Order: sequence, then C-alpha cells, then structure tokens
Amino acid sequence: MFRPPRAKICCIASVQEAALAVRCGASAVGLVSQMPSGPGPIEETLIAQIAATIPPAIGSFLLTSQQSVEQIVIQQRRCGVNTLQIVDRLEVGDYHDLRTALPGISLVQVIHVTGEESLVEACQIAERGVDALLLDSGNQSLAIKELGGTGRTHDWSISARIVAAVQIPVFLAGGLNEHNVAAAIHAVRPFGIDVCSGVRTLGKLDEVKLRAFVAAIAGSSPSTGRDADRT
Ligand SMILES: O=C(O)c1ccccc1N[C@@H]1O[C@H](COP(=O)(O)O)[C@@H](O)[C@H]1O
Repeated sequence: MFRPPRAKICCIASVQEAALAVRCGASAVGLVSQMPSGPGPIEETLIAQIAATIPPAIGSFLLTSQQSVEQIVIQQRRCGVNTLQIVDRLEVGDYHDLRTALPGISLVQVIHVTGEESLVEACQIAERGVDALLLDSGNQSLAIKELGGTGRTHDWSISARIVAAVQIPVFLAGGLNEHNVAAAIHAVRPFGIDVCSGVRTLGKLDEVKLRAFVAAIAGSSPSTGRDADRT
C-alpha cells in the first residue's frame, strides 16, 4: 500500500521556525552544524536551544560533517538532539561505536548520489547498523566539499534502485520543492522527504511554500485521485 512519505524540514534557524515546521506537519526538523559549504549552518548553542523545544515524537536531526565517532559523540552531547544525520563518510570508528556511546540516538547516514557507485555504497552502509539512509546531491570530491543544501536534484532512477535494494528507511533530499516533490515520490518511493532551500525565501522559512510542499506530499497519494496516472 502506498503511504505518503514523512516530511523532514531542514535548515531550521530559530525556535519559531521549528514550531512553524511542526505546526505544518513536519515529522522531523534538521539543525545544521558547521559545514564546509551550504546555506544552513547555525551555532551549536542555538541548535541546543531549538532541540530542547522539539516535542519528543518529532525527530530532531543534527547534521554533522564530523567524520570520527569521538567528535560526533561530543557534538551530540552538546546539542541534545535525538537523531544524527552524518553528511560525510564516517572515517574513524563505526556505527556500532556510536550506538554504544549514544544509546537511543538514531543514526542516519547520507549518501550523495553521483552514479552507479552510490548504489554499491548505499547497500554496504545499510548493512553496517544505521537506522536509515538519506540520499542527497552533494559532491564530496570538490576542494571545498558540498555535503548538502545544494538545491540540486540528482538521478532519481539510482535513488529508486537504492530504495528497492535496502531493507531500512530511506529519505530523499536534494532540490525538492512543491512543484517536483510528487514526481520525486512516485519515482523513488522514499520513506521520507527532506528539504531545505525549496521551502525558503531569502533564507527564511516561508509558510506559504512550506504548506504547499506538505500538501504536495499528502496529495501524492494515489488514494486522493491526484497523480493517480503515475502510480
Ligand atoms: O543546508 C546546508 O547548508 C547543508 C550543508 C551541508 C550538508 C547538508 C545541508 N543541508 C541538507 O541538504 C539537504 C538538501 O538541501 P536542498 O533542499 O537541496 O537545499 C537538506 O534537506 C539538508 O538535509
């Protein structure tokens, strides 16, 4: 049975934006810590303040570019979030070390979809004990890495193959907005949808765009009769 995916609203920059996202139907919010590039980073003190206001049933995702278990653990303890979104490859330590150090904290690993090699990487990571994957459109081989927040889509046919190949939930991100999200859902069938720039105007969370985005996700269900020709 088709169910509309969950909505994760990223790049939250204030307690007010977090409350707005939750009011509009977000099941998770994203809080971006220090990154080499991208529009979303805020100070960790602000991340901790916002995370403390998020209702327990809502995911509070800390986006981290740290690549060692030790650094990620320290960061999670400073920020008090319930989920870690690891936007670069974990180089020092493994997910099991994170679980031992941070019981009850969910682990989401980002895969930047660049080609066929991303399918192999996603399948390998899915076997290593993460709770979910998040497919985004960054480029880790640039001199200044792009680890997300690019506003670009990627090849959804590869994302669809990843969703079909792994046994864990998969979020889809990268260049999504109210106009393309239904097509993305039908192409990929993700567990969740993640968005930053597509619901913002001049950097601020835009309630009109946000409501249209959430409505487009809900309206993507064949049971509503809309988009039924794509099911
Ligand atoms: O937003 C950022 O600045 C950022 C920087 C580094 C890693 C991740 C970042 N944001 C994440 O990127 C996705 C996709 O963004 P967009 O919708 O294409 O603008 C976003 O959902 C965040 O999870």
